[in-house]
Amino acid sequence: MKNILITGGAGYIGSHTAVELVKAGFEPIILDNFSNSEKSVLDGLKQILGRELICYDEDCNDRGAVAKIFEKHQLSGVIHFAAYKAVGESTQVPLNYYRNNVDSLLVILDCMAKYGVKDLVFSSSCTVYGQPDTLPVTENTPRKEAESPYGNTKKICEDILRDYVKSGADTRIISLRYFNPVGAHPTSAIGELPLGTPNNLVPFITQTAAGIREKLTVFGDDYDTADGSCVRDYIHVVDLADAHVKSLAFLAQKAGNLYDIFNVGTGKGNTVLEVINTFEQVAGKKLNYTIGKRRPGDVEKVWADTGKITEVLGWQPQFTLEDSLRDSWNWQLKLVEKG
Ligand SMILES: O=c1ccn([C@@H]2O[C@H](COP(=O)(O)OP(=O)(O)O[C@H]3O[C@H](CO)[C@H](O)[C@H](O)[C@H]3O)[C@@H](O)[C@H]2O)c(=O)[nH]1
Repeated sequence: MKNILITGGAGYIGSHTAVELVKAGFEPIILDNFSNSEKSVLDGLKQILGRELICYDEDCNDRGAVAKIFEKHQLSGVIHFAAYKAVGESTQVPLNYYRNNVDSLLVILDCMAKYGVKDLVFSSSCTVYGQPDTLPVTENTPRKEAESPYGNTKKICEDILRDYVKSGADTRIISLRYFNPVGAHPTSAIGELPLGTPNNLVPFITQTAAGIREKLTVFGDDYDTADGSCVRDYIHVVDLADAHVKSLAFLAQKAGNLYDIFNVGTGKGNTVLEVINTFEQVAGKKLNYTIGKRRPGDVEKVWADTGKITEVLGWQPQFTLEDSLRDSWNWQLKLVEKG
């Protein structure tokens, strides 16, 4: 059994990836400090998998604790999700973001070198593209100056990985640039658990439809897009999880040293109003929303060119926007039911 350490494995994308890893014959070992995730996620995983996974309640910045896990388990790879991710908060407490997101990567790289673990998949983001000059964005589209400290940590971590591999380090690394992750596990046993008021569109939509929020504000309808609202590429979290499994499988067949980058999106852009309309159809109810002002820092439109990941990793999305919104809605209903 190939043991894979998943830092942030109790989080939204991490927990879905744990499931897909087991399905593909890997053994995930979760490391999470539960600063932005809940222990109940482990029950959801048990419900889907029919057994418990090994989980360490530790901080990824705690070198000693991380080293002990590497010492105890023979790992064949690492997926490093653990990071702070709130764009707005990162502008208030930038040092927390730099310390947490950058230091934890260095801890992981040092432990990998010390214990001879060679394969790493790193969570990057389409935020590194900012507002691209041409669409769709390929992996060669130039990165822009980061709009936030959060975005800058992703750029810096990508640079660290590139420079480390360039130095000749005996490691193989893939950065996955996620577009907008949405949806939940089709069983509704795991899904997104936003802390407080959600910043992201889909949890805000489902909480509004469930009566937890009074109404959704669409941030701007005067952009240069089909209906004036912003365009994003919304990718189902299970498809995104599968991209990590395919990345690890790819790295496992390679020898020597390697660094590569892949976009993970559907290749299709949808406006905010299209997402709302699709949600209304799948949920069979009207959503209370108004049009408001633009949100500072928002890019107008971005979607992925997915040619490279399809060609090299053989990955393709299996879920539609309807599937994503249906799964997000079912998950929200389950949360309401549980209270
Ligand atoms: O209440 C809301 C929330 C969002 N939106 C709109 O919905 C779209 C998607 O917004 P999200 O906040 O869900 O996602 P973003 O594309 O802004 O954020 C993504 O990109 C960010 C960087 O720009 C970070 O990487 C972040 O983690 C990632 O989810 C945007 O056009 C936004 O303006 C609304 O209209 N109303």
